[in-house]
Amino acid sequence: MAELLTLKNVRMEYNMGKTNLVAIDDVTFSVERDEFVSIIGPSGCGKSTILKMILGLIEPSSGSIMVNGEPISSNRSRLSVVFQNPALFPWLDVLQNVETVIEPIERDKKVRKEIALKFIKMVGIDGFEKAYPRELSGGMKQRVSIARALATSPDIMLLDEPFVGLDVFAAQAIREELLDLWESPDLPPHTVLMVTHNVDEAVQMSDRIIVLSRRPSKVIEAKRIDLPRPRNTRSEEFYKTVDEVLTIMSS
Ligand SMILES: Nc1ncnc2c1ncn2[C@@H]1O[C@H](COP(=O)(O)OP(=O)(O)OP(=O)(O)O)[C@@H](O)[C@H]1O
Repeated sequence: MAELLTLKNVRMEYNMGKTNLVAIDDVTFSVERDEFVSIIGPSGCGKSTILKMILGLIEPSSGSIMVNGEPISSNRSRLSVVFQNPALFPWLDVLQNVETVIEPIERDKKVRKEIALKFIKMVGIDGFEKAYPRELSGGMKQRVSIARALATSPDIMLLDEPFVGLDVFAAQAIREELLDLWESPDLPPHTVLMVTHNVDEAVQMSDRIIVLSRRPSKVIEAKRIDLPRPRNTRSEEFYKTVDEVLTIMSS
């Protein structure tokens, strides 16, 4: 498989006035095309900082971030992101929330609507096109933000703790639906990078898990998860793999 996203010797120091806080010491890893990769590590180790650097919200102090072998600064339009708190426009209904993100890439209004409706259906909220965010449950809002992220057919979908704040049933349902989409060869997302605190979630979803150390963080291990899919989260092998990841995290 070809490397799609590569972080090489990335370091991030936040300027705190007279001192600098080294959030990330030296992080190197890559995500291959069609892979599902998770980043896991203790609170404050710099997981969100890594996503912010990939998104271009902050610049690394040193090191490089490449997409398709080119600096990511020339290539960010092919990324989309789902945050923990669905950042929907409260004054737009569900359909308009999804259409808005397609506007820069599709000029034809009718086609835009078709694409938006397709992804709204795909994430299971058809029938709510005219609803406003305030009329939706937390899980439904997160589905809208996933539809929005998918509608641009990104090369890489970034997920920043997307299931935190949802009840366990909604979280599990959306996890499984997202995995179904990811496993469908003709539909986005094809390549996913997810930040999570949840080891079970990382083992259920990922091809590889990048385990980070405490701040200032380094990669302790990039662990491949070879369990067959769909993964039985109650099997002995699953529990064993979760234990292995926990052991790496505490090393
Ligand atoms: N804008 C900022 N200025 C200064 N320090 C920051 C800034 N953003 C983050 N930090 C610090 O950098 C470190 C890494 O933060 P980050 O949010 O990336 O960690 P995280 O692993 O995502 O944390 P959590 O798991 O708790 O969400 C923390 O010590 C945090 O306080």
